[in-house]
Amino acid sequence: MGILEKISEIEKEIARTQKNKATEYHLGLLKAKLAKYRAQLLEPSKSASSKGEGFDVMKSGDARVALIGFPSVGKSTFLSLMTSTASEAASYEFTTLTCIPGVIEYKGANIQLLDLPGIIEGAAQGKGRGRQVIAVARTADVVIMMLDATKGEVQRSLLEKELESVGIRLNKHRPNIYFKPKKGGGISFNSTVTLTQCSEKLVQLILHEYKIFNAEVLFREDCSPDEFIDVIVGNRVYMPCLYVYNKIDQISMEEVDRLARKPNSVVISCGMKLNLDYLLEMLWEYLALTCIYTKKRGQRPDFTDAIILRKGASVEHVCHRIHRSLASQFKAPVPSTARSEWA
Ligand SMILES: Nc1nc2c(ncn2[C@@H]2O[C@H](COP(=O)(O)OP(=O)(O)OP(=O)(O)O)[C@@H](O)[C@H]2O)c(=O)[nH]1
Ligand SMILES: [K+]
Ligand SMILES: [Mg+2]
Repeated sequence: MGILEKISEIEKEIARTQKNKATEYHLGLLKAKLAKYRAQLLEPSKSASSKGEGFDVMKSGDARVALIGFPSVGKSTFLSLMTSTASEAASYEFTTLTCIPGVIEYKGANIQLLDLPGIIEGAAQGKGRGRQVIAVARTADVVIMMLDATKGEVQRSLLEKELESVGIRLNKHRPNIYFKPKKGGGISFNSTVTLTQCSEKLVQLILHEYKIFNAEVLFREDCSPDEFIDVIVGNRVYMPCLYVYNKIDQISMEEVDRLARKPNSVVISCGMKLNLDYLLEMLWEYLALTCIYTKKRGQRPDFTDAIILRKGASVEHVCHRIHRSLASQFKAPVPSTARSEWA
């Protein structure tokens, strides 16, 4: 049996297994197996065919935003509207075949916006240019999932599944679980909160599936088996995602209202230039950039020219942005780890 078949077998079994107390170990184990096969599926192709021409765009500016969506939802139209770069837009699918970068200038920051080919179901397994597109998405600070407002929900759940299957976690934080493999001593399991989804036995079963027999595990949060598996597997990316419903000129006011109220969602029309300012405001919030204004002694700060820092930046980062040798000239060492307020 190939890996794809194994994956589909397990998915089917998970789907037909009722979720209850009696099946929780069985389900936990199935999920661990599934995560393992998916990881295998992604490994070999990394070196082989994942690099398409035009996909290795240099990171530039203060942050990177990737446009992910089905074909013809309006990604290229959006890039051409928001940046000075023109990306061909047309009514036929797969107009865009490579990664096209543009720059949004907003509040003194340069935000790199990447237009990408449309992706479809099966993208993670290499359909179309799905793999390359997803590889680029992993490098972004924020993903804009662009959806056609007339067919939004189906597209949204399919794409979420694709991204989920390659370890991208949207609008979720890293599970608060301390996990450390050891050389010996068996598995030590503890939790600081009441656990309703995982137990010591289930954690052990999952760890054994990964051939881990010695480790320290501390749950600081009531996590699910899936979240625990994410921690063991380790290479997950946790990313803010804005769901952008485009083409609202095609749907009723009631429908616009319903979509606009969904969490992490913005409704727009590129065609009629509706709500684009609000989208930018939301994007800025999701990027969570910090602006620092500097001033010369005795003068007013220059509010037109900020030092833009990303989440997790330290005082050392600020010094480097002012001058490369500044940090080394301080008498006391400059903190190189982030202050908690920024992290
Ligand atoms: N009615 C309407 N049409 C739009 C809107 N935005 C884009 N379109 C149209 O949708 C079609 C597809 O737009 P593109 O920008 O090429 O879409 P894309 O997502 O880049 O498509 P691919 O590159 O093929 O994946 C074009 O005919 C656009 O004119 C909108 O807000 N309303
Ligand atoms: K198109
Ligand atoms: Mg396009």
